[in-house]
Amino acid sequence: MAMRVKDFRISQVWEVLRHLDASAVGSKRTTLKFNKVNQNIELHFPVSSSADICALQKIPGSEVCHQGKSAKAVVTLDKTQFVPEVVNSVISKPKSFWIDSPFCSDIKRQKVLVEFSSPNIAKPFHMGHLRSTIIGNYVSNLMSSLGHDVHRINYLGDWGTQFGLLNVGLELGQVSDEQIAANPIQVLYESYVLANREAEKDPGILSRARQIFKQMEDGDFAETERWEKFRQYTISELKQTYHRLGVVFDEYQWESMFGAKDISSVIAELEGMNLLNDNPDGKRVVKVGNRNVTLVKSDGSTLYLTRDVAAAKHRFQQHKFDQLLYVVENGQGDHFIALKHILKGLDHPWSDGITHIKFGRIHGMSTRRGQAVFLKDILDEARERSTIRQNISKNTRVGSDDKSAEVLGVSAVIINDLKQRRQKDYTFDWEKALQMQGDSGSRLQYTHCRLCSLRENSGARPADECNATLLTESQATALVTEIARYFYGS
Ligand SMILES: NC(=[NH2+])NCCC[C@H](N)C(=O)O
Repeated sequence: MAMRVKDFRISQVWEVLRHLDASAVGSKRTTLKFNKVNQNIELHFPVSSSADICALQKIPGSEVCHQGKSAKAVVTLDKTQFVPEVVNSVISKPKSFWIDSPFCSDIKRQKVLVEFSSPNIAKPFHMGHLRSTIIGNYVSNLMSSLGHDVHRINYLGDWGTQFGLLNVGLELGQVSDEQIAANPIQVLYESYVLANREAEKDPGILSRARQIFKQMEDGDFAETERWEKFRQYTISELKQTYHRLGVVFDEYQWESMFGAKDISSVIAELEGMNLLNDNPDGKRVVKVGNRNVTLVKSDGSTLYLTRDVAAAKHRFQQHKFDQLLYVVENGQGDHFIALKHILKGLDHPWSDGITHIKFGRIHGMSTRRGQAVFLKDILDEARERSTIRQNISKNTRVGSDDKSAEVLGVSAVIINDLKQRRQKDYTFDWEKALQMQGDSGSRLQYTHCRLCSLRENSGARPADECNATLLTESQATALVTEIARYFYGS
């Protein structure tokens, strides 16, 4: 029967553990358990050397069981010390608290760049961007609660012939700057659609678009300043919508930021490493496995991938990141394989820190405004449907200005996505997303409200200090142990 650790703070236990053989701590086999039979809190871990066993003798309440060649230690923690220490730590410490526990001694605090959302300004914000936004935000939150230094980037697409087309569309529609300022995402999109429609009738439009794009690439595009304004309007509008989702970016980058100078230095680097091959058709390609991947087109203009190489280099120069995570749909798998391969070929060891966090497609999402959806429309529709639903239910009556419909709608959209298998495609269904039963956002909010109202109606006030002797129910100790497991990562 193990003794209890009397007058021994859990942090002191960590301190002793910190000096044990590294294999014992930070190992997945180390666990914190609530022993239902004797109601004790126990720390279990393997010990692998006689030095460890000696060190453990310093901890009162520790016991070593030998099982053949291996040995296992059990340290029984005193409840009256353990409970307040966990409760106080969890309340007062910053989010990165558990990275300081010895269980995480092998985890180094890293600089992590997470690039997510990344819509294109000419095209609608499609469901892939919505998934990227939800998953990317989740991954960023997770990384920062692990104690990492997280930097969130939104890499907006504003490059390629499509932007030449968008410019032609603005000319054709004689769109004024005021119209764009009032409704940037919608108006830019409509101009792009207009140009595409006209291009079907008149091939001259496409060559005009190519010409404009070439000017953009060569740095002699006449309307650079005007475009700068459009970008700012777009960001302001996007920010309002991200705000509804609780998403904030540290940085907005545009594909166009990686200009001629960055691109030519990438090309020179590739040439220097003999990685660039000239195809008979004038394209310049790099071998990735058995594929030839184009980096420079025959007219000398560059591609999405070329910009990504320049952007990754720029990000490393700026942030010296340990990890760079790209949260982008499965369909771009080959693109990121090529990106990593090229950076590795260019002898950048930091490319090992690049990961493509992929996810499956969403099918069947449409709103009352049609298939070509903007993020704003999705959230508006979720809010509208939540309002209707709430008004149908017996107890509640919600007006369109009520915040709860907004919160319910947003929760439904987020939870509906997070509960899917990440890499699988799924079909979006408004009914399922908004349902009250099962693991839905509405259910989550409902449960939270129930708990809040139970607390309010109980008339009890939270105590200023945690007094563990009052927690006589075993469920309470089990819950605190569970919280500690989360925070100490065991
Ligand atoms: N660094 C990147 N390539 N990120 C992904 C960008 C996604 C791109 N804007 C698209 O909508 O397809």
